[in-house]
Amino acid sequence: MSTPTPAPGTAPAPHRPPGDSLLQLRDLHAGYRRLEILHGLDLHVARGEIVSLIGANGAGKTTTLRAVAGLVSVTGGEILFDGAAVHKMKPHQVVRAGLVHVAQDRALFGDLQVIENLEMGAYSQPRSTVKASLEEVFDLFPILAARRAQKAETMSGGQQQMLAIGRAMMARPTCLTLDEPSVGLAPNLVAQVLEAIGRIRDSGVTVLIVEQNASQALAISDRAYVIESGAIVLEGTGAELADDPRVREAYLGV
Ligand SMILES: Nc1ncnc2c1ncn2[C@@H]1O[C@H](COP(=O)(O)OP(=O)(O)OP(=O)(O)O)[C@@H](O)[C@H]1O
Repeated sequence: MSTPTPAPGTAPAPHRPPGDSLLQLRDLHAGYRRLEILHGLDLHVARGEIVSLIGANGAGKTTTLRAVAGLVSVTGGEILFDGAAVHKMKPHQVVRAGLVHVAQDRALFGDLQVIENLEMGAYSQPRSTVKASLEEVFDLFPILAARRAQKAETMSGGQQQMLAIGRAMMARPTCLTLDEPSVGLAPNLVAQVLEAIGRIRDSGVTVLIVEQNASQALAISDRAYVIESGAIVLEGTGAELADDPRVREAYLGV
């Protein structure tokens, strides 16, 4: 792996030491049955950071997030979350540990109302927290309050993405992982969703995000990684990677 050299005259933003890490993937090997997709992947996310993972189609971004969520079998290495061995947990145990995943397909209950979808997100939480969590989610996405009685399947793509993120927030995560939250959204909605992710981080939730929209993801990220063929090949701050010629050519279309 290499780290980009800062442009002359610019001081690199300080990298946080791995000791600060909330989430650590160490020498991770994972995949589907006998097909290994991740070949010794290393990354870490410090408490309070937004970290992006960018890479070409098929590089292993979704597989990485699915491994963190306990949805893909890990055949080597480890995933540590706040010191706990996530790679040994079942998906519901990962959620209870505070690590909540928003899948690319959003996996909403289409024929249930917005409010019912949100309440289902709180299944791991005591009833007493639900009202306060709902208020926080409605504060983050006011449209969900206005549409609370609407069926999820009748919402626009952007509203459904907000609902998927809102439902994940109902589980009161310490760390949120998001798989391509901007996919299929109009540019103004992409900006709204990414801005909300910034506010989620500001509220104290750590974020690991996979994004096809690399330039906007890098703009809100504290740090980022580039994945190629199941391994990390580049890391840096969001600004460093946005300036790196290899990233600009391969992922930013510059
Ligand atoms: N359920 C599965 N069974 C077998 N192979 C899979 C499965 N899901 C993904 N793969 C393969 O794993 C590799 C990595 O896929 P992954 O979805 O992690 O990539 P990605 O970087 O997220 O790409 P994309 O942006 O296209 O989703 C690809 O070669 C893909 O075909």
